[in-house]
Amino acid sequence: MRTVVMWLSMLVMMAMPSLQVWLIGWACGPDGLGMGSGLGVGRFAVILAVLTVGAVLMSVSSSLAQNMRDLLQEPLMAEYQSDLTDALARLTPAQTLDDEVTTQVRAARDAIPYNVASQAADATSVVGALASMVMLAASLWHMHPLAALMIALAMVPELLAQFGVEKLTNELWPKRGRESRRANYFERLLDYPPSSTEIAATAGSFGIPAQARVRYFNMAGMWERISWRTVQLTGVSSLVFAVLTGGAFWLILTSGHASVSSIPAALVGIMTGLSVTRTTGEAFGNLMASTPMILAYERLMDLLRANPAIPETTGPVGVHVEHLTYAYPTVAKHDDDADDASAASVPAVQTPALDDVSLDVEAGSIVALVGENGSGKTTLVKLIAGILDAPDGTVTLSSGADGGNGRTLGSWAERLGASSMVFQDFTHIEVTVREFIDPALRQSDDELCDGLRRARALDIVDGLPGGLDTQLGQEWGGVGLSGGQWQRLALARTFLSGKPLWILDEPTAAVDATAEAAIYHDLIANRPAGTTVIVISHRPRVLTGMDRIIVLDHGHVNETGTYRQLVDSNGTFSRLAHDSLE
Ligand SMILES: Nc1ncnc2c1ncn2[C@@H]1O[C@H](COP(=O)(O)OP(=O)(O)OP(=O)(O)O)[C@@H](O)[C@H]1O
Repeated sequence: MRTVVMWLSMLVMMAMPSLQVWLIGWACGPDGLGMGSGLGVGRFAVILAVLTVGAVLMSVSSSLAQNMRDLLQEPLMAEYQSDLTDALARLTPAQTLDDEVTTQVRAARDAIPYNVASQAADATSVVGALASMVMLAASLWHMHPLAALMIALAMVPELLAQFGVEKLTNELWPKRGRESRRANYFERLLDYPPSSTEIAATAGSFGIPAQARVRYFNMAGMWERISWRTVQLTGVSSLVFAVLTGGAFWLILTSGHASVSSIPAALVGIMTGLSVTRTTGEAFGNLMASTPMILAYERLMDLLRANPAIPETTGPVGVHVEHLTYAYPTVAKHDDDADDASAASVPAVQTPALDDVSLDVEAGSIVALVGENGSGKTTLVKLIAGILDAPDGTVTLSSGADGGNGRTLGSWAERLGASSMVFQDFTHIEVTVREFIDPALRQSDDELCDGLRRARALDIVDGLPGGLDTQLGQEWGGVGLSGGQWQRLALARTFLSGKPLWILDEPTAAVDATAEAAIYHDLIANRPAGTTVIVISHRPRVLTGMDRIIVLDHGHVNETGTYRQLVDSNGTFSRLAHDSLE
């Protein structure tokens, strides 16, 4: 229905200029109005009626077309945004860390409201305006073919001008997007707790106002450039437009072929026709300049659709790491960040976070990774879990009913499918408890309670107003949790994952000592049979029951052994254990 109304409105707008030429020409008759006669007054009334009805129809159909366009565009935009969100939920970990993909994702997001969803409506406006001008030119043809041609061409400068403006707008859009995101980041820091509280409680403001000011004025500068370009181009296009239409009038007036009646007809038709086409300049510019963005959107969607499904692995898995070396990629520097001191200070070459690391973790065992800050522990477990991929060296998991000597799982997707990780700086994703601990929503309430009990989080959830269905996070009207309570929920998520390899990066850093001891006791003595656990910890006292401890130092394996062996060897671990007791 909306589409039909839009098309009908467009049709009225499209046909109106030539219709007016014809109707007024007909009403005037071949000899003009002949105002002295009764017939002349009648004709004058018809002309007035044509003009009035024409003006009303034009204004109604133009606003109807715009409204219908909006009504069609909004659901279309919602559809595109939903599709994109759905596709983004399937990003691979590597893609989330890839600067190029991130840029593509942002471009696709920006493209939706401004380009993708309005493409059909813009195309319709442009085709309608072109048809309108062709029909107008046809209706003026018998008066003066060259004049008709000039009228048809009069819209071209306006279209080119708008194309020029949109081209610049689209060039500046990604840069503006970056500035806007940076400004939004600062705004969020100041608008929402806990960052706003932390900033309010700190003596300084972290230089945020000055940084935000730079972003706001950079954005204003970009708009200034666009506005200037608009003024210049529309100035030139208006001049050419005036010359073409003025010339056309002159030709019609002086040709001697036009009858007295056809001159007002031409005048009215031309004015109406040009008011139709002038509004389509923006649509044309948008259409032309948005095409690359739409292609970029489609390319991103194709890329995401081609992502492999993550295979599920059950049964025990062992871990084999051989000669693994890993250096984080250098951060791409954007041209427009040249004034940004932080971007300029990124080193050109990164020192490897891991250097020729080899180790084995037996299926079903529990192993701890220990080492100073920056020694490479998190990098190593991310490589094992398939979150990072290593170009140098190999990381494989071996799975099989015999406890780890069957199938080899070498690809990142296979490793990801076999493991569940508690991140050191996990995100407080503000959804319901159920969604947070069971993202795939596959488990029964009893199973969820079992996982919560293991993570010493059942009491917390029992005390919440809506139990498992309580909304987390005060920003959305939910409950606020302490850091340790959040961490226990994150731990429960891994316990409920059903994966054979649990990777826990400082999983109890915020948990109180009693709950920590209970969690480690459960991990060592009561974890599901065959589950392999790799845990990172800075607290040697919780590691006494580990099957093995691996000590990393500056990206190298420094020591391995049981707690007792390492303490007795008087090496790095012995020193760490000693320092932690003091
Ligand atoms: N995202 C990153 N981009 C670039 N370099 C990184 C990144 N993450 C870590 N690094 C670098 O890699 C090295 C190892 O970091 P990693 O996080 O693996 O150490 P860690 O042993 O887990 O430290 P911590 O005990 O502080 O958690 C560090 O020197 C760090 O600077």
